[in-house]
Amino acid sequence: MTITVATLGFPRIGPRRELKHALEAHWAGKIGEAELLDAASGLRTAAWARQKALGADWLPSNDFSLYDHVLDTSVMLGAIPERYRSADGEAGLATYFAMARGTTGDDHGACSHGSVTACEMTKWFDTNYHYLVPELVAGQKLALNRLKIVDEYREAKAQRYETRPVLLGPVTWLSLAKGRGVDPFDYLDEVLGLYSVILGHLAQVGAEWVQIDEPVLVLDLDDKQRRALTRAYARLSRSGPKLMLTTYFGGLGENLSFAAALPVAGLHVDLVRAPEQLDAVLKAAPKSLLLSLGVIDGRNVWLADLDALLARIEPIAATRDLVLAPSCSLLHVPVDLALEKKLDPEVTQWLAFAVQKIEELALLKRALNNGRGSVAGELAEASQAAASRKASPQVHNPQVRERVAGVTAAMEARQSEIGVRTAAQAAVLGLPAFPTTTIGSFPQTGEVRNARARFNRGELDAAAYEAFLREETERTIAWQEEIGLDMLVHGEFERNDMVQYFGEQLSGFAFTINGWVQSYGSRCVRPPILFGDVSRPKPMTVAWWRYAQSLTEKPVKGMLTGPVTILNWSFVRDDQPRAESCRQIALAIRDEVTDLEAAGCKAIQIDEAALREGLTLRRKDWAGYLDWAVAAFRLSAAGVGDATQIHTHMCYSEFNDILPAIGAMEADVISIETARSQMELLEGFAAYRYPGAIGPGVYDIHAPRVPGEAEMVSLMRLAQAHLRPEQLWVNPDCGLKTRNWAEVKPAIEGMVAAARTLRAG
Ligand SMILES: CN1c2c(nc(N)[nH]c2=O)NC[C@@H]1CNc1ccc(C(=O)N[C@@H](CCC(=O)N[C@@H](CCC(=O)N[C@@H](CCC(=O)O)C(=O)O)C(=O)O)C(=O)O)cc1
Ligand SMILES: N[C@@H](CCS)C(=O)O
Ligand SMILES: [Zn+2]
Repeated sequence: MTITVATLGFPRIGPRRELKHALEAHWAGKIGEAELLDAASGLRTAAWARQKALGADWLPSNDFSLYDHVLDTSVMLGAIPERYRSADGEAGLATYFAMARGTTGDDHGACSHGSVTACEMTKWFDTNYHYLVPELVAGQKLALNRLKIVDEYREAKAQRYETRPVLLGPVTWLSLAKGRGVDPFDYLDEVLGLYSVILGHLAQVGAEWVQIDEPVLVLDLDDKQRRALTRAYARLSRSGPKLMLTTYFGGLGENLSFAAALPVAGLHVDLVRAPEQLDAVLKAAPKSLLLSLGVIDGRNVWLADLDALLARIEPIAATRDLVLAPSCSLLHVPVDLALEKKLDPEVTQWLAFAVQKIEELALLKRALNNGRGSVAGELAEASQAAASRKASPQVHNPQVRERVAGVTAAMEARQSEIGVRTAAQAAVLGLPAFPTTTIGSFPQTGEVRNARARFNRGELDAAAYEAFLREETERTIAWQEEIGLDMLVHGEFERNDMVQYFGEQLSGFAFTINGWVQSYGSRCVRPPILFGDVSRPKPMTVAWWRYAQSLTEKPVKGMLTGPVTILNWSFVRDDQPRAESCRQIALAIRDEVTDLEAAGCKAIQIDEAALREGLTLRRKDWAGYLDWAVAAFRLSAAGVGDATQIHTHMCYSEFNDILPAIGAMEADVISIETARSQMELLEGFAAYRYPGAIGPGVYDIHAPRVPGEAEMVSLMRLAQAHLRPEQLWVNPDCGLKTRNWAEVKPAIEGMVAAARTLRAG
């Protein structure tokens, strides 16, 4: 039987974020289109060469994107909203970036001065990658644009790489689309017509197979989606290349027999998230269907258990051809572990990034084709690494275990109910009606980043770096006081990222130097690696809070990232349940919370930006997740007295489904994203009779646009229609780190003026 190795997609940003640097240079006007496209083409070539050299038989093409693959698909289909049509007269690069970022943005988002807003951006399934939401309006004219997928297939072929182009499936694309006055699925036949043409073109230029991604198949599907899938694949299977129907991020569940019966030539299944589906898949999939087994984790960084995998695959490989692959695209893991020179060698031996994952697949293939004996040395090395991880004292800390075992229900509960707490806090804080605050970060300017980079390179000593950060903090506190904000923040200048900063200070986490993963466009994150039991060796934020508070009489919020968000935005342990890891992090954050309180901090914000996105993809699993996630937040927060005000912040707005869980967090104040949705979200909070205070964001920080005072007043008046005035705070809808001071200053000044107007009645 034939065993082959596939990758479903390789990281696009390059080993050293070459794409980010090229994109940002282009947006800054430092390099032209040609130079940007050259850089992109260099990255593609390097990725093909690398994957081939590592032993991949099926190389992907069109997995590369200058910004986002969902946007690429929208542009390919001509789903370009009218407001972008004039950006370059045709659907070229200027139009593409206008859709991604707005026309004058230095980030993603909308633009001022009569220019266009960017497309909406949201999370790709349960990842920290963001895609641009396709938009469809009534009367939309769809038509094929430049066929990037064909161009990139040919580009590879010209370099003698035979590739399997990656195409986002039509039903997933339509499911992600937002219809304005129209149901996106009304466009199904039109979209299928265009997909048929694309597949025809691919066949013409020689593509034998196409990888067609339909991750919606792992979700709860409705009848419309099922009908659409049936219709789509009946039609597309006649269009030319063989189709590898690719599913990931979960098991097919009740969609399995349906998916296996679609008239496609191959089916890829995720056996990392859903290993239990293998037997059912084998039963459902006729031998004529080429099975692609996603056996190596594309969402995490641990070495695979190769012996166990071989034991599972060997009997199958004796009976049918198989493709071995990562569970999903490698987009979600860093490029190359070999670039990490500063990681603890003990931890390093347990890890695999994209490059190492392809090596693992190649090794599995060799073992299956030539017998385990042919790779005995490598297998022994891998199992030795796994054994070292299991036994390592770095991983297992009995004190942490003991402490977690001792957690009681009382530790997860605030002392008194919200009414009592609110009164106690009012007495201590003495805030006016409609108190104003911000979410935590102020602009991470080039100067701030540069100072940190110089400090990290040893060009700036610790004292000079600290002095620089103190100056930034001092200036920011003085400005906040001057403009009359009521509750101040220190600005988070000392933080590289709201998760990484904590990962770097907690035991049980390792962090990388080059382990970048794309979050959106040119923006990347380095998720910390949670490898062991978590504890907090010493306070992490108290000194910065203390310094900031020493500069002002106004209350300064303590600023922390919550346990669920730290968990969801890290690479986490696969040797214990996520809930267990989360509880350990919660205890570490609880220590920080109580230390802040002991230092005199009267209001502490525990950000849970990722609580909503951490929801499991299937509804049936929501309650289980929310139970432990909310309990972890409560454990982190509830160590304080009634008079200490606990804030939380969530910047993604689809909360209506989970309001009881948000209520159960028992935060005193929650700040949320609402600016773009005209406060609609508050209807849900009102209907649920949310008892705490709410800061509905009045300034959409995702856009460089500066909102006027009147606009913010009218948003707050809309909020007043839903909530009691004494429940309302006035704040932006997220941190200001990606903005610049020229936007932030007038926007926040306007916000303070808006609060004054509201107080005047
Ligand atoms: C709120 N969001 C976050 C998410 N996930 C996180 N982990 N963090 C978040 O804040 N998810 C959802 C949203 C939106 N997502 C993002 C993701 C990323 C950014 C962002 O701004 N990323 C920065 C990198 C941040 C960082 O780690 N900075 C470091 C390193 C800076 C750097 O690149 N230095 C250069 C040298 C610079 C110089 O010499 O001048 C280098 O090392 O080469 C730091 O500040 O120290 C990005 O630029 O991509 C925002 C929202
Ligand atoms: N405190 C963080 C939250 C972002 S979600 C910030 O202000 O950047
Ligand atoms: Zn936020």
